[in-house]
Amino acid sequence: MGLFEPDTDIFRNRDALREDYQPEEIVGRDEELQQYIAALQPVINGDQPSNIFLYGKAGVGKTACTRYLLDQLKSDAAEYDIDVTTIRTNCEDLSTSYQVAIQLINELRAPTDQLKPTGYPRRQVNEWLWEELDSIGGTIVIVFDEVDHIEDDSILYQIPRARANGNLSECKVGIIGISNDFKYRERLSSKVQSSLCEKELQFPAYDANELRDILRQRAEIAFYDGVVPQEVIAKCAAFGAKDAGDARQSLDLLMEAGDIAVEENAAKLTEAHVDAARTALERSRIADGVAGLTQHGHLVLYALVMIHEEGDTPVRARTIQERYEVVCDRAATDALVPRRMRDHLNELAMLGIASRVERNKGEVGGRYYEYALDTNPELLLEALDETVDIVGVTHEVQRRLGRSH
Ligand SMILES: Nc1ncnc2c1ncn2[C@@H]1O[C@H](COP(=O)(O)OP(=O)(O)OP(=O)(O)O)[C@@H](O)[C@H]1O
Repeated sequence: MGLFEPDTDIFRNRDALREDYQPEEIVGRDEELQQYIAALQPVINGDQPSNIFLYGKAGVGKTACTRYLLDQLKSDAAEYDIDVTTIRTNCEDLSTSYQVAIQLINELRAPTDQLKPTGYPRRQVNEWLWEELDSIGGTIVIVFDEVDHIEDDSILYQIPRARANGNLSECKVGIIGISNDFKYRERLSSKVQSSLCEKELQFPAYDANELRDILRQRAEIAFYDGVVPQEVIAKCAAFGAKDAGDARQSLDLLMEAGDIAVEENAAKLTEAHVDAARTALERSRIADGVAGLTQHGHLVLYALVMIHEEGDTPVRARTIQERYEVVCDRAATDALVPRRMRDHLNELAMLGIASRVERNKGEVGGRYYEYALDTNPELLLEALDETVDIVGVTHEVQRRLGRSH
């Protein structure tokens, strides 16, 4: 027997749980899909597409619904002899309109005719973009995923207005901007706001029922019949709804639970597998988060963990600063000034390791923030083990470490 052999009693098609899998049917988004279809309606009427701004938190189906609807739109349009082309661009690595234009041109051009990332006059790049779009003709829908990464956003009004300005004659272009940054809309210049946000769609977080439908649908493809009991689906959905209403997280949890069942040679998934999967995913999320912090990030976090173990959170930044200075002393390093220390606290809050709550000190007292841990302290101490070794432990931390061994 070889070293590797298939062990497929659990998974029929594990890839169906992966991020890049496009479901054939979208479940639990009926209302949002109706609004989206209405916003795309001009295309099928042969008119200039509306520009659409779609926002919602991570994993709420923005990309999946967009791909699904644009595929449907293309096949339905073909029946009415309407020529629709869709272009999808992820703006994660693009911060200027210039870079966006170059990327679009390169997506439309042959591999042998690509532009370099820099070195052309801006006007020329725009000219080339109009030429490429006109040479496609018909109706073109351009999707800008993670559109909030574009800082100089002039392209977001130049494209929608290109036809009116006489730059395009052979095609009608509409854009769809997708973002999970709720504040992005407010940052847009009024020019961009009025063109990009012609139609606005908001996707809310999924509740447990919707996640259950999504997971059930995907489990039928990913697992063999009878391998995933209802209570396992319900548990993954309940965790997902409690965390962030993020379908991706729930699908990851189900996949990890399946992997654990495979490792254990189990005949089917159990709720215990889901619990173990949750801990494993949280452990790796925390390890990744902590590994990405600087030394001072570790020291600030350790100070907060200590205060948490003493039962004194939520806590103000100035109290954390005092503890952090002690911790720095033990680590033989100079403490940062309070303002810099607070940057680290805010980073922890952004990563979801800590939470930050705004408080009001009466009518005249002004506002301040309180911080608390938002993550399993045992897993944090595990990820911080080097810092713990250098700084040493308090009674309370010792008690926690004793309990986890
Ligand atoms: N309503 C749904 N029906 C079926 N699968 C879904 C649905 N919503 C999300 N999914 C699945 O969940 C995962 C995450 O969804 P998607 O990538 O669309 O989220 P998103 O809102 O675009 O997130 P991000 O902002 O992080 O890109 C994908 O695997 C997707 O197929």
